[in-house]
Amino acid sequence: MSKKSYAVTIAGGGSTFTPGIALMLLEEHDRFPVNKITFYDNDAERQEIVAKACEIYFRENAPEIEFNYTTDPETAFTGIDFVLAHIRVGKYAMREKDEKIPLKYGVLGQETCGPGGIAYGMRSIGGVIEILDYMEKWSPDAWMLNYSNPAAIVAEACRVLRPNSKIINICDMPIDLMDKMAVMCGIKDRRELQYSYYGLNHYGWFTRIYDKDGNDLMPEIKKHMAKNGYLDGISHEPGQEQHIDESWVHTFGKAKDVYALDPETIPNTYLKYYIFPDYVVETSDPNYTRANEVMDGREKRVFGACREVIEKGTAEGCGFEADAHATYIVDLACALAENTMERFLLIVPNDGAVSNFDPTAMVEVPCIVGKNGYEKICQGQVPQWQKGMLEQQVSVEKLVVQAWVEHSYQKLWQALSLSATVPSAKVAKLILDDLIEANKGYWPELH
Ligand SMILES: NC(=O)c1ccc[n+]([C@@H]2O[C@H](COP(=O)([O-])OP(=O)(O)OC[C@H]3O[C@@H](n4cnc5c(N)ncnc54)[C@H](O)[C@@H]3O)[C@@H](O)[C@H]2O)c1
Ligand SMILES: O=P(O)(O)OC[C@H]1O[C@H](O[C@H]2[C@H](O)[C@@H](O)[C@@H](O)O[C@@H]2CO)[C@H](O)[C@@H](O)[C@@H]1O
Ligand SMILES: [Mn+2]
Repeated sequence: MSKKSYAVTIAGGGSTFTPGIALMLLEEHDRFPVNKITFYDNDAERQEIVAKACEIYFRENAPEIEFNYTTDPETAFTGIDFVLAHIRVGKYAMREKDEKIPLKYGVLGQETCGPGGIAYGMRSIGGVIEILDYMEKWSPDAWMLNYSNPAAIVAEACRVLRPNSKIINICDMPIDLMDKMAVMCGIKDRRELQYSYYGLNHYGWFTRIYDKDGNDLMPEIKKHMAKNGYLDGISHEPGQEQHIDESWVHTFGKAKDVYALDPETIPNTYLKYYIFPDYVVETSDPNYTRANEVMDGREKRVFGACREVIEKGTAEGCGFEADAHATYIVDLACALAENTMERFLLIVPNDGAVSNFDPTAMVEVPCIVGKNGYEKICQGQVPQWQKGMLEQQVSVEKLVVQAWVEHSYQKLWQALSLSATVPSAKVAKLILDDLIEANKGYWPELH
């Protein structure tokens, strides 16, 4: 790295992920020097709890970094190099509704998949575009690294509405899965894996995995997947434990059944929602969904720790930890800033990267990233089964964006009826009418 240092704004300053990412930025300081960190959120009260605690932590551990937090866009987005965006429009209260409304009609309730993901998409598009516009107005040379969800719909909205903007949409699910595949193969650092992958966000398949010397790791990974899904990849090393919540453990185990449908590829965990929707509904509690688990778990933990730091006036012994797993964000920022030409799995316009698939689809494929942005690595043709699934799901995502742009009830109904998670247009309409009611003030008014 050169001696240059960077000003970073974290959009969604009140997120449960903010302390982990802020501490990760400090830990990675040698690689990615930061001179200024600003938190931005549109909920002053929520952000203040996280920000005041981080302010104390920074004062004690990195006084050389200028730290601010604000709800004023001009202050947040002036003179910066990077925006790291993880907003949740509607927060957990709306996530809970996204998950519970479909379940009333026997349809799965999930943050980013099916009707819940569609509802969340209709809320997120405006929020993410607003932040992108702020960044372009006050820091036109900056890059926005977006991992706000639902990333598939947000990315399609950016392609349609802001095709020339400096935004990169990225997801950490494949990163976590590569961590797990590295554990299965006894490899310490996931970054040594060379991978091929195609799909949409939360909807894709690994096709090749090699180690750094080019040895094929697929036979070893396939053995584990066939027996236990991703469970064999869960690290038991202290500090490396991910997703100890039961629901995630089930998801990692269920990947065994998803894998069985195509033993030539290694699936993304999220495919279970489209391939086994009946199983997901049967194993869901309509009165206590993942949103409740997160509010009772991660949110209480993070906000409890922040309140304790504020009360004590010190962050010593507070248990704040850098999100080691989020280092991929620094890897990506370094690639853009320092032209490292590293490989990342990004959500980008297809344009032939998957040759027998819609060129206008936003696909998740490996890319080489440097100072001038990304260059896609072609993945060739996909088999018939995946092609059929991709065509159905990409149409859902495109229809949601069209519905948002045109304020179209018809298109949103079509989107819901086309989702593999929804059994009929009748059920789609019942869910849609409930979602419209629940999302008043968040969605454009549909007609
Ligand atoms: N893509 C990935 O790999 C990945 C991984 C983890 C989380 N996420 C996403 O990160 C986001 C945050 O997750 P969380 O569980 O910490 O949520 P959270 O509710 O704790 O935090 C989200 C914050 O965003 C703020 N916000 C909402 N709308 C805003 C707007 N228009 N402008 C500015 N701030 C706004 C909220 O006030 C809240 O403080 C979600 O979108 C989640 O899906 C993505
Ligand atoms: O149900 P949640 O809020 O716990 O998680 C939903 C998110 O799940 C994925 O991100 C995981 C990531 O894969 C894991 O390794 C670790 O960092 O936690 C993240 C959050 O739990 C997914 O990629 C996100 O898009 C989801 O929002
Ligand atoms: Mn994701």
